[in-house]
Amino acid sequence: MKKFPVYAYQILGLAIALFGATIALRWIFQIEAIAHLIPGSEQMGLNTPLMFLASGLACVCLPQRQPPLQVLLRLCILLLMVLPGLTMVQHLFGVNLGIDFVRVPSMPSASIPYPGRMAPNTTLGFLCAGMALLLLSRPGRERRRDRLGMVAIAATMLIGLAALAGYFMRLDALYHLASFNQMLVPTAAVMSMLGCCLWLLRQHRYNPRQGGTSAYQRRITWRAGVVLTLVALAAGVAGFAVVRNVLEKALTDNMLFATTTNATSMANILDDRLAFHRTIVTRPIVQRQFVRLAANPQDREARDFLQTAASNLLTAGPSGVRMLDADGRLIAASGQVLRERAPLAQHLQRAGQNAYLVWQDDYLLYAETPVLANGHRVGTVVVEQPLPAFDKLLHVIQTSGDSTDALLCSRRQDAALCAPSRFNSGVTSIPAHLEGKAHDQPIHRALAGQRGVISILDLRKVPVFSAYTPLQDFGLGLVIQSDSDSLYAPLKAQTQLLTALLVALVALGTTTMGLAVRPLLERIERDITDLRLAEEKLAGSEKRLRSITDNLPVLISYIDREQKYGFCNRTFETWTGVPPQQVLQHHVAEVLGQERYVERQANIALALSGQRVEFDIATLGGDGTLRQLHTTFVPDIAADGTVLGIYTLSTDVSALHAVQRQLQQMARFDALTGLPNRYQMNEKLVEAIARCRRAGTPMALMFLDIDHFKAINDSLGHAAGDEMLKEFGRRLKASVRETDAVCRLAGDEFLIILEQLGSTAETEGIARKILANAGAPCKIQGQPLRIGTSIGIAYCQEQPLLPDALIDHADQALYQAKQAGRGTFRLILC
Ligand SMILES: Nc1nc2c(ncn2[C@@H]2O[C@H](COP(=O)(O)OP(=O)(O)OP(=O)(O)O)[C@@H](O)[C@H]2O)c(=O)[nH]1
Repeated sequence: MKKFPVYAYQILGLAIALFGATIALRWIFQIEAIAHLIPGSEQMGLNTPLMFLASGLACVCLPQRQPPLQVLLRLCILLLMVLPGLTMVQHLFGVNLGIDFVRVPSMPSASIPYPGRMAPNTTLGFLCAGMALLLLSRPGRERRRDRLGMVAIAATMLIGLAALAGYFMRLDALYHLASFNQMLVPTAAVMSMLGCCLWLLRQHRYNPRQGGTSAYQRRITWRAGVVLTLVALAAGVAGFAVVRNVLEKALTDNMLFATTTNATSMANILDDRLAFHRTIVTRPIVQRQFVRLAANPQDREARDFLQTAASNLLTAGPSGVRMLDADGRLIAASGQVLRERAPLAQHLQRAGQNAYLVWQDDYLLYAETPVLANGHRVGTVVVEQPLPAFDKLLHVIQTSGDSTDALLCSRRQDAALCAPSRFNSGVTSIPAHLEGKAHDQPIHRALAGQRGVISILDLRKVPVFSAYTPLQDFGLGLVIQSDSDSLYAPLKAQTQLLTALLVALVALGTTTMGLAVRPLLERIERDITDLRLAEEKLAGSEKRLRSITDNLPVLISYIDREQKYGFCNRTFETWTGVPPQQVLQHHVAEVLGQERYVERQANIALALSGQRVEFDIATLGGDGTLRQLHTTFVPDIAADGTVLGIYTLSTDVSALHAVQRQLQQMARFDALTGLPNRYQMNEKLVEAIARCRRAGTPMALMFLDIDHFKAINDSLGHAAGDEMLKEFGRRLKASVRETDAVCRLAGDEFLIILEQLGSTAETEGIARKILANAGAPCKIQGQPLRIGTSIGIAYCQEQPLLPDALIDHADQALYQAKQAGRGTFRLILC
């Protein structure tokens, strides 16, 4: 099976792309579960996850050469350059190009003044990543380009890490200077990962793995260190974000509860004091004095009574009392009434009383309560009294935390008018609209009758949590706020400590691991060296073996259990004409053809059953040569007895067979005349006798001897004798039928086996014909000669004799012919 190596940059790239895709899905389909899974992601727009998806995919695709992946890579790089580029233009020139994909409703907040827009440092990070990818995607390696790429990669990583670290070190406050969106914690973590991924990609692209134990140890330690540090940081940040979310919820709930409770208490105090004012004017004795004065303004007794009552009232709490008749003329006065001179008097909406909450260093309640008699207004009692309980409550609220403040405001025209507070010295007017837009301050919500908690920049431009509520129906709004940072401070301190501890542990762990890994690496290196040496040795012996087998005039191959070739030498190609690539791992039938496979099939099966097999086989080679092969199949038997395959060894024995055939020819034929010799004559005679016995037909054996042959030899030489013998043989063959056998027995003696004969007369006729043909004139070495011969015939009518007896009878007949003067024949009936 083909192996696909997996590299760290691919895993990181995929993780980044997956992160981007997940957040994009959350944004598109509003999946709450994902928002909970990745804290902080709910504030992310669509652009950032898209950029992560593009950069992750680009990292994975970059080293791949397939055209579709290269197109995808170019698209991703283009996206990484264009979208962050346009966002940067928006940041720098304060314009809106319509590329901030905002989900409605998505309100600006302290940390995200521009919903949907990537933070400036996020934008810069993606631009650097895009630049690095563009440089890495160029073919070849150029020094300047590589340096520029390294800077871009380092910048990407640093931007992510700086945002992470800055988050802990309260550097995130810097974002507020120019009202920029903050880089969110998950974005910072994944941006750091992207920097790492690009670094690994560069390593893969330009520095393929090499080096000894130290280099590996360094690489492992570094990688483990970086990965574990990132994990520790991410775990710290994620833990912080989770705890922050929980804490934020508890804090906001608590703040809202406290604000509502305090507002109720304040309203109760005001209600209680206003009721006290009403009890003054409802006393019958007081009412009677006002009626008497209405009837007679000069009624001294009534006037004195009311003056005494006004003076006495000061002992019950009020700081100033005024009593007026129906026309508003002063009847009695005691103490001081400051409303007119106070810096702030907030009107309280309460029926029947014209009341104000007056602020003069402390709070005072001013109320004008009408005195009624029989439904007619006969006068007015003005009472102004300090509100120590109210002041104390506000003081308690404002001192409940290092950064806690309480704003108590009323509406005046298009603004909220607030009494001085802990962080606002003097009376403050907060307009409801600023530069044509709604000024979303919590006090406006409270004055609009709403209740809740928001995270926002306060009037000092400090991020705060603000709880707001109306003060019943008094027309006042109460805002209690605390700085976000001071709320998070204990949590941040704990998390920082924990993260520092984690990083220290990681450093310790990676150092220990590096030391522990070294012996292992050394051992592996030793093993690899041994293995390489063994492999080299094996390769050397294989090479030697191959050159031996390739140069042997023998076909050598190996067939495995599946009858597929596992090895073949060069002779295999020479003899079969099939190149090695079409042999190795191919079935025997496929290589040799079905016909030749069938011829060998049984022997292959035998060999695969564990038997050594030897056989001769004729095979037509690829060069058209017919070869006689002597083949040996040797089974390859494993230690457990199973047959793993077959070693085949085929020798070309064509030449040997030719020699054998030649020897056979020489053994059975007479070398001089080419006629069958005595050895073959014996065979033929036995066969002829058998045939005639079966058929019951007569047969004859002629014994011929050239007359005075010795004289030819002696007079003309041995060569002339040889020539005469050859000519005599030819003449004998020409004198009988094709089926009759003519043999040379020895010297000048010849035998003719005649079958399917008729009577003795027919046989004698043949003998005469032979005598005539042999005796016809001929030229031997230019000498005109005649060949005389004598013939002895053994004739068998029915059952022929045995060969030796037959030859014996023919020899006797020859002897008689010689005795009769030669040049004739004699016949003996057997
Ligand atoms: N040139 C030649 N001579 C041969 C060969 N084999 C035998 N001879 C000679 O043939 C002669 C045979 O002679 P014989 O048959 O005994 O005598 P002949 O002279 O033929 O006398 P008759 O047979 O009685 O007529 C001998 O001299 C042999 O040496 C041979 O292969 N070539």
